[in-house]
Order: sequence, then C-alpha cells, then structure tokens
Amino acid sequence: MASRGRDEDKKRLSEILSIQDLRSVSHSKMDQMAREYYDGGAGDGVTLKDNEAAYDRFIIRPRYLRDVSQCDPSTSLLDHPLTMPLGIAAAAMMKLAHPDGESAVARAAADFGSVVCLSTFSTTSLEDVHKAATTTTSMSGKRPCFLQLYIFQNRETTIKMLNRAMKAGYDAIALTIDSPYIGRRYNEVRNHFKLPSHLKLGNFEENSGVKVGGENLMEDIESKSRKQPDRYDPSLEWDKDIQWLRSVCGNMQIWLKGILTAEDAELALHHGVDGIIVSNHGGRQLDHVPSTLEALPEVVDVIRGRIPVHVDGGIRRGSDVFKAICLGADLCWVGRPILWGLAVAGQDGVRRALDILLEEFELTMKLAGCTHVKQLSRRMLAKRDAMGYQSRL
Ligand SMILES: Cc1cc2nc3c(=O)[nH]c(=O)nc-3n(C[C@H](O)[C@H](O)[C@H](O)COP(=O)(O)O)c2cc1C
Ligand SMILES: CCCCCCC(=O)C(=O)O
Repeated sequence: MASRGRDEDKKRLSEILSIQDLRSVSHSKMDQMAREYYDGGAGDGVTLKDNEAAYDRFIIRPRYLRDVSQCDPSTSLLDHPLTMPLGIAAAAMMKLAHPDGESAVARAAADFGSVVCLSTFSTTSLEDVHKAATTTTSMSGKRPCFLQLYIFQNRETTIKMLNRAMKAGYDAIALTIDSPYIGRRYNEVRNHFKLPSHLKLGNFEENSGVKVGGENLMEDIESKSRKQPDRYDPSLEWDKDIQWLRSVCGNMQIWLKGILTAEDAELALHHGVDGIIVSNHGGRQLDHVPSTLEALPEVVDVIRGRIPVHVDGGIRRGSDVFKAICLGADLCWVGRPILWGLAVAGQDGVRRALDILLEEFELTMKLAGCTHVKQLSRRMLAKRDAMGYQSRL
C-alpha cells in the first residue's frame, strides 16, 4: 500500500516541470493554516511579491559561440563540494507540510549535494537532522550543516541549544538579525496559528517556556503577552551581542542572516563574522524593505570578497540563481520551493524541487555561454526599467 502511494507520488512528480507547478500542487496537500503560514508574508505582502518580481527586472545578456558542450555548475562551501550554489533556507515547523519534516529535507539535500540551514523552531531535534544531513549515499565526504539561531531573553535557553549544536557537529550558526519581534502577519492571527498538539518543537524541553503561536498571537507578535515566558531578545546590539555569541559558539562559524544595507554589511565585517546572508526573511518581517536581489549589489560592493555573501528570497527558477550569482552572491538559499516539494511528496518532492532548479540553472548557464560558475558576472545582466533597459550594470 505504502509503495503504491510512493509510485503514485513519483508519477505525479514526473509531471511537475517547474517550481510553479510544485507550488500549485502543494496547495491541495496542506490545510489553510499551514498553507497560509508557508506562503504568506508580513503586512500587505509588498516585499513578499517584490522578492519574486525583482528577478523579472533583470535580463540576461547571453554570449554565443563559446563551446558549452561541457558545463560544471558546482561550487563549494566551507570546503565541502556542492552540486550547485544552492542551499535550503531555515524554515520553522516542517512537519506541518509532511510527517517526515526536516529529516526528509536533510536527506534530500545530502543526496543532492546541498546544504541545510535548520530553523531554531524545527519539529525534529537538531541532532536527528544533523545525522540525516550528513549521511549521504551519493556525495563523497562530510556534508556542511548550518543552524539558524534566534537568541532568547533567557540566554540559558540559547546556550543549551548551542552546546547541543556543537556536540552534534554543526559547522555554522546563522543568527537571524531581522526579527527582534515577529512581523505583522494577518494570516496567522486570522487562522489562530498554533503548532498542532501531535507536533513538538525539537530543540526545547516541554517546560522551557519557548512556544510558537497560541491563543494570543497578536499580543505575542507585539511582545506584550504575559503568557509567553521566553521570547526573542529584542535588545540585541552589534557591540555586546556578537562578541557574546562568539564566546558561546566554540568552533562554529558565525553568519548573520538578514543583512539588507551596505552599512550593516560593513558592521558585520567589522565585527568579524564569517559570512552574511542578504535576506528579508522571505517578506515575512518588515514589509516595504527592498527585494533581496536589489539589495545584493550594495552589500557585495562593500564586502569586496572579504567574506562570503549569500542571498535568499523569491528564488523560483534556475535562471534566478544565475542572476543572483551574476550580481555577486556566492550562494542562494531557497525557502518556500522546498516546503512545497516536501508537502507534495516528502523527500522525493524536495528532491524534485532541487533537480528542477539544477536542470534550469545548468541550461541557463549553457544558453548564456557559461561553463563554470566563476564566469558569471554583472556584465551578463542588464536591468529593465520603465524606459527600456540599461545595458551595463
Ligand atoms: C514557513 C517559513 C518559515 C520560516 N522560518 C524561519 C525561521 O525559523 N528562521 C529564519 O531565520 N527564517 C525563517 N524563514 C525565512 C527563510 O529562512 C528565508 O529567509 C525565506 O524563506 C527565503 O525566501 P523564499 O521562501 O522566497 O525562498 C521562514 C520562511 C518560511 C517560508
Ligand atoms: C507564528 C510565528 C512563528 C515565527 C517563527 C518562525 C519564523 O521565523 C517564520 O518566519 O515563520
């Protein structure tokens, strides 16, 4: 019976040709609360939509007659090989999409040759996910693994989690800096978002005081509720807290997730972080901030190759990955496409999402006249505006 279900999933997956197809099919697989939590954003969704729309404002300037019979889309991260410059972004509570949740995502990533960033609010323990993410049948050598971090007011909660991450073997922490409070998300309030009782947060004890959602979500969002005993620490500052984090992170690298300006990129460099992720949290935090693709160049220009710069938000096609790498990103992280794949067919659905992005990325490289990721540069893009297009960036 189970194998018939998997065969049907495989047939359905072979008919899915794009991430948009995956998104449409995923909608029938989730209830309203999960679907709107996954797909939605903050406020009126201006930034959410702009993250995707920004990719259509850039056009590719292809070069021809350049022997593209061989093409290598691979890269590396922390000395580990990656099949392409693509990682799986932190997303909370993956078991809302599929009972195999984060472990299925981690297994698909390992077999494909990608990297996972696990959310603080995973519904699987960080130890189990690390095991799944680093055990692979197809890629040789150890796989990299990131843990996304929210720092809690009760620092002991955070320290305990970091100690577990070090022991499990995580390579890097991605501290999310765009969330001193949760963004204003109407869907979650209307749907009375809460983690269903059969699911548990994987990284906290029952009595830790950490929870997501609940009866008073709007109060929680505004951080007024007395019912929420432990919440994000909104008092974080560059000087005191990055140093503090370093003192409790052991050998794990420290990356910052949520940089959107040259000024903060410069501060990140000054405070000695190991890498940055240009991100607006998939349009889920402050609405009306820039699309990440358009924020990327100012960050790349100030960093000048001294630390890696990654980007996430709105990436739905291999050509989007191509454009972000042309604008100077070293790697792209994808969030929702992976959740849609997970909802459609668990590990196989995630693998389908990754394969679609790889096939599209490789074909875009070849049709644009590139055979290696290092050849991608700003000269390969132009920006479309109301008047036509600007041929040089
Ligand atoms: C359902 C969902 C849950 C998320 N949970 C987290 C989280 O726990 N921590 C975090 O830093 N970012 C979280 N994010 C943001 C992602 O890490 C990433 O920045 C974003 O999804 C990228 O945009 P994309 O979904 O358009 O690819 C979440 C995103 C989604 C869609
Ligand atoms: C109901 C709000 C939970 C927020 C924590 C996870 C997260 O970062 C997200 O974007 O969602």
